[in-house]
Amino acid sequence: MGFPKYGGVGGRGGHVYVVSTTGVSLNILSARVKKNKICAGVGGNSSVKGIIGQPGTDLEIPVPPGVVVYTEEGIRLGEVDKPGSKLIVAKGGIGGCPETGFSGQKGDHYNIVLDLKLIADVALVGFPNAGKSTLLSAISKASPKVADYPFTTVRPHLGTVQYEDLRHISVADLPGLIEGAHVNIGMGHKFLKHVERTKLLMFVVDIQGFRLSQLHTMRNCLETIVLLNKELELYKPDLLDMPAILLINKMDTENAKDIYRDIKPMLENLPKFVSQCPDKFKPEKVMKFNDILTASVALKNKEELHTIKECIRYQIDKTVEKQILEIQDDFTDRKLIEKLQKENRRHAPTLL
Ligand SMILES: Nc1nc2c(ncn2[C@@H]2O[C@H](COP(=O)(O)OP(=O)(O)OP(=O)(O)O)[C@@H](O)[C@H]2O)c(=O)[nH]1
Repeated sequence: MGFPKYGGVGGRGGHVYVVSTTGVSLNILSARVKKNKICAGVGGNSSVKGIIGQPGTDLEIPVPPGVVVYTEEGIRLGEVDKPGSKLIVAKGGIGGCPETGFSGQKGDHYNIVLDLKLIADVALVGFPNAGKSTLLSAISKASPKVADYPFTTVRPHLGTVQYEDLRHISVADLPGLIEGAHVNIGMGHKFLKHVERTKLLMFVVDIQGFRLSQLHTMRNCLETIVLLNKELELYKPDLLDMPAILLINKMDTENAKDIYRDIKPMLENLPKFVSQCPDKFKPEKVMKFNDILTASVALKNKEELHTIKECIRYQIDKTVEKQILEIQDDFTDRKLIEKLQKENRRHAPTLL
């Protein structure tokens, strides 16, 4: 409340922030935030002793890095990525003042939805049972569940690959995608949001192909690659421009080497293979793989795992370097354009 006699102004209500905090998970948060309603502090009244009232205490909600905040109506309020970054989600009301008849105003109040997108360098994408979890546990200390049935992985798992020079690269094992994921078959597309923030996609496919059940059509290895391509495209066509590598797994299984020999020419010219596929399979755009590897990740062969790790590192380093160069280029371009404009040079391009 303001103090009318002296034209005093009450303190504003506290703001509510969402703060990206390492070591916090959404589970920890929901255990901590027992109440459905959380409020920042109330602003202090204006009084003879203090004409300007004290502002209410701000409230910070610690959330894991990578959270996107929406209102219940789906309006995006923003996101917090880097640890320590803060987003104001509800502003405290202004304190009582002459304009409000000296009564304090209510602050923002609404329900918020916290949507966590994992931030990993690499995302393992594949059909169920291809060996994604086995690969993650072989190259990192993560221990995702591995079993001989589809959809063992029901939520994403994160692991960190450590290199001898102490470089760390994070890898996310995502639940298996299947044909028709875009119409919510299987786990649907809901985990693909995690792919959006990664730097590298690693397709993991079984050399023997995949069949969900006796009721489903058997898809061979090449078909699974094309179908994965299609599912990504149906989710978000931009994903197909991401750097990607392909790992053909289970090379220890029967006839694997013969199958690989037969499909190799088509793997090296995927657009041609895609052009011969039935229309319902055909993606508009064919994924380009920067590298194609073969392995039997379950055998944990040191050399094979070393090659996989090195390939991941090379691709990530290349992507990071490219991003740095793009930022530098953009910076130099802007500096140059600004300089030319300052000098009133003719034909100086305009900044967008
Ligand atoms: N023979 C052979 N089997 C493998 C290999 N890699 C994985 N497997 C087996 O394949 C099965 C599925 O492996 P997972 O790692 O759980 O497969 P996933 O892709 O994570 O499966 P989802 O969790 O359903 O998405 C398990 O029984 C593994 O032991 C391999 O290189 N060779």
